[in-house]
Amino acid sequence: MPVLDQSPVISVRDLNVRFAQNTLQAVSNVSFDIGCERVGIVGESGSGKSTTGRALMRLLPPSAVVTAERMAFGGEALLAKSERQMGTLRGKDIALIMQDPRYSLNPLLRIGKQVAEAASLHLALKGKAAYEQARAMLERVRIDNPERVMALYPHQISGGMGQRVMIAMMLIARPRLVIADEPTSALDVSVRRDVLMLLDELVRENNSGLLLISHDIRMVAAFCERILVMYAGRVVETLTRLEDAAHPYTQGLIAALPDPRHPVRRLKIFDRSALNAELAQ
Ligand SMILES: Nc1ncnc2c1ncn2[C@@H]1O[C@H](COP(=O)(O)OP(=O)(O)OP(=O)(O)O)[C@@H](O)[C@H]1O
Repeated sequence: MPVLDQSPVISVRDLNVRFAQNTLQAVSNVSFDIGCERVGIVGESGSGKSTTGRALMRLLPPSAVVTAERMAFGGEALLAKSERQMGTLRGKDIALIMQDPRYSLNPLLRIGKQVAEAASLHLALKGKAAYEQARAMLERVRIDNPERVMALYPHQISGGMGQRVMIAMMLIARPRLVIADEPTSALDVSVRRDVLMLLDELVRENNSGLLLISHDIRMVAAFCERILVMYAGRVVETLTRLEDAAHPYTQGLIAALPDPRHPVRRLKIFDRSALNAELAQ
């Protein structure tokens, strides 16, 4: 029987990020491992979710001081890598899908050229082979008539299709880790679930790890095996099911989201002073 590789794709211990201009630390002692599984980070705006994701890709501005006892990708220390080495890892081994495809796609290049460029860059394919790989990948993300879409510019396609194109570009090299930072929050509600299901399907097919960053704890719970709940830069709770949420902040996040099954007129506001007092201890 083949021995499955159980080692984590990424292993993080005591990640700390401080921006020089801020008094409060953006990320404090965050630790987690991600294997071939889906892990979510949830929390309110400013809790440190995106900073954590960008720290993994070493994409933070120079004003950010990043330290970690360990931040290893496939066993290799990310903080010890040169910018050139990181440039090779980004896109090929670790992919980042961001919120709005309108800002991630190059407005001046046709869709086909952009996806084919990803194939050339990461798979060393040229000319017709790169174009054919791009066409196949667009078909894989269920874009009808990919040849027609390849001839279009980003402004000529919908947000949902734009995000499918981004997923095609980002997953063409079968990266081992995909970081998706609010990948559907700029999209129409009607297409959000389809886009997430597609991302989930491709990540499983490739045996990649997924770090899904979102403020929507219910959406994350529907797709992820584990959820890290962040508040003020710290992971306050790690969950496998929403039902197990014990921390008042997590319960507040759940209560603060409208639940289509039980519409309520007023959403709860949680007691921030009690939480801050608890964290200060
Ligand atoms: N480039 C930056 N320069 C200075 N401070 C920053 C920078 N990026 C983030 N921060 C600060 O770091 C903290 C965490 O921000 P971060 O963007 O990681 O939160 P978030 O949970 O992803 O929020 P959101 O859901 O709004 O994206 C915040 O206090 C924020 O102001």
